[in-house]
Amino acid sequence: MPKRSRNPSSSNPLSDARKGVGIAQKKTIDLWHRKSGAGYHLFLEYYASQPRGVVADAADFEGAGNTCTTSVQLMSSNSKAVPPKVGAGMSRAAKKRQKKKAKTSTVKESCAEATSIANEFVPVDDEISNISAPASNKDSSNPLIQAFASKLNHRHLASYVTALASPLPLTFRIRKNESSSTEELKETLAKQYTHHITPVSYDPSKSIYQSTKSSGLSKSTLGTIPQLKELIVSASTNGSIARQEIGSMLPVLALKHVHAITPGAKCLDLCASPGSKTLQALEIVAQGGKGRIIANDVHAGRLDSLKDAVSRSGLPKHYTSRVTYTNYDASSFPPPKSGNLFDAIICDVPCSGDGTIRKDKHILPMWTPGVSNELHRLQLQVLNRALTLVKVGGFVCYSTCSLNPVEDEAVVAAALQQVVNEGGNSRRVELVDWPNDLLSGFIRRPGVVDWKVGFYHDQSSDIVEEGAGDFGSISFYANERDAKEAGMDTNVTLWPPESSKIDELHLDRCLRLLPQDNDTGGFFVAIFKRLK
Ligand SMILES: C[S@@+](CC[C@H](N)C(=O)[O-])C[C@H]1O[C@@H](n2cnc3c(N)ncnc32)[C@H](O)[C@@H]1O
Repeated sequence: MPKRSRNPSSSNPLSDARKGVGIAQKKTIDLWHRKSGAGYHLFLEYYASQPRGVVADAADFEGAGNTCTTSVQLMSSNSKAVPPKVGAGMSRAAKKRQKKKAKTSTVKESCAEATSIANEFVPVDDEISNISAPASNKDSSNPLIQAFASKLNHRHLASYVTALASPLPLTFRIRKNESSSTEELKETLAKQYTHHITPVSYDPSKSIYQSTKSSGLSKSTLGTIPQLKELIVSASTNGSIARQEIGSMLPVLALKHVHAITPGAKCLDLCASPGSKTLQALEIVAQGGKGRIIANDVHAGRLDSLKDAVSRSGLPKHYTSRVTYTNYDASSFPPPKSGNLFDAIICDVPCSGDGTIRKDKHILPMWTPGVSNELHRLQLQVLNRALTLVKVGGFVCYSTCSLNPVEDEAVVAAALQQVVNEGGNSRRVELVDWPNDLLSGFIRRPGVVDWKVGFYHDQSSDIVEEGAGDFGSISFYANERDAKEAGMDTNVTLWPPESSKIDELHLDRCLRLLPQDNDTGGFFVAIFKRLK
């Protein structure tokens, strides 16, 4: 197995490492990552190191504290990274020595103490225990559960991991449009399938449906009830329902609630394919035969799928004709020729997708924090562009299907600060609270003001040689200077805002949708209003 050189200036060591090597070696690295299960371990290590509020709340930390002993390691005194467990390029003997040293410097704490200091310390994951998978999750063959079972000091992630390891319930929304008769469908569902699928309790319009916990019905098991499957497929084809995840519905619901998406409005969907939000917004703006949606995507092929989705939606022609398709890089989307800016902009940026892992099995095996660190730049550019294209008094909804703060609050905070720092006072924007009377009873978490920024030390070639259970490690750096000094390719906006800025940013107005709260995927939403 030939060794490949590591590029220390890489922000995504895994992908950058692939750039510098031949095809055969790329394949080997990919294969190693997929087969080794490294992604699962790195994902757990990364999220377990995050402060409360990111994916686990105070009760989760306390719950873990009551039942276990954990080990934590203090970050080095100059706030640099926790040293990687095994150094790349070291001899085996040196690696063993380093491991031993790391163990002796590990501070053992009772979980109660560890709970109170968990936000200040970074767990070290080389203490393997015999802890078992969460009792409520029966699928012990799930690789995430298997990885979690080996992590004594990650117990505060138990409810998060349990939710992620179970299939995503089936969800859809009943469409409102002039031509489809949905009352009959609602009646059939209520009469024949109420044990399988019901309207969610927090939606007063009773148009959002989710399969019941007791049925365990998901996309992959729908075929076990052939008549229900047929009903759902035909309702999707004739435009009566839209298969969409609950998290994905939030941006348009919010923009509608603040009266930015209304019949006749002019909307821009900057990153639109495959089109769930375009279609959801279209159902509102096209009412009355007016209104327009510009549906944009940088990938021509994906734009074609979006066109297909719109034409297959079952929506009437006088709705679908209200969509205009464009093919720009959203970060340089041109201003409208008319000079009239947009009433509402949906900014559902490309993301690492780690909120979608309940349905997408391809994300976790390849997971590294570098993917989020790298996407952050583009996400910020796209959001900044959206904030210049919305009219004064209009709204932008920024969203991702990732719970990584680097892709969420870090982008939001940077955009807010850049607008303030622009000089000339040309624009003013603020974050808007999620409206209290929208989906009341739906559990939502506030945005966080603190998080850790991690970088992956890829050691796959060493690991392939050793052939056993070590997956490289994540180093956390307290600030950009330290990360730069350590050779990371980085960017100052990845880090949490200075404490003096926290009050003015109102990051708590963002919405984090944790999978364990409403049995959904993970999702993040921030609503901006342009004031000037
Ligand atoms: C999260 S998906 C959007 C999902 C979509 N909003 C929906 O609800 O169905 C992100 C989309 O952004 C597109 N994209 C990636 N980079 C882009 C860029 N620079 N400009 C515009 N679109 C981009 C991708 O092709 C992808 O279709």
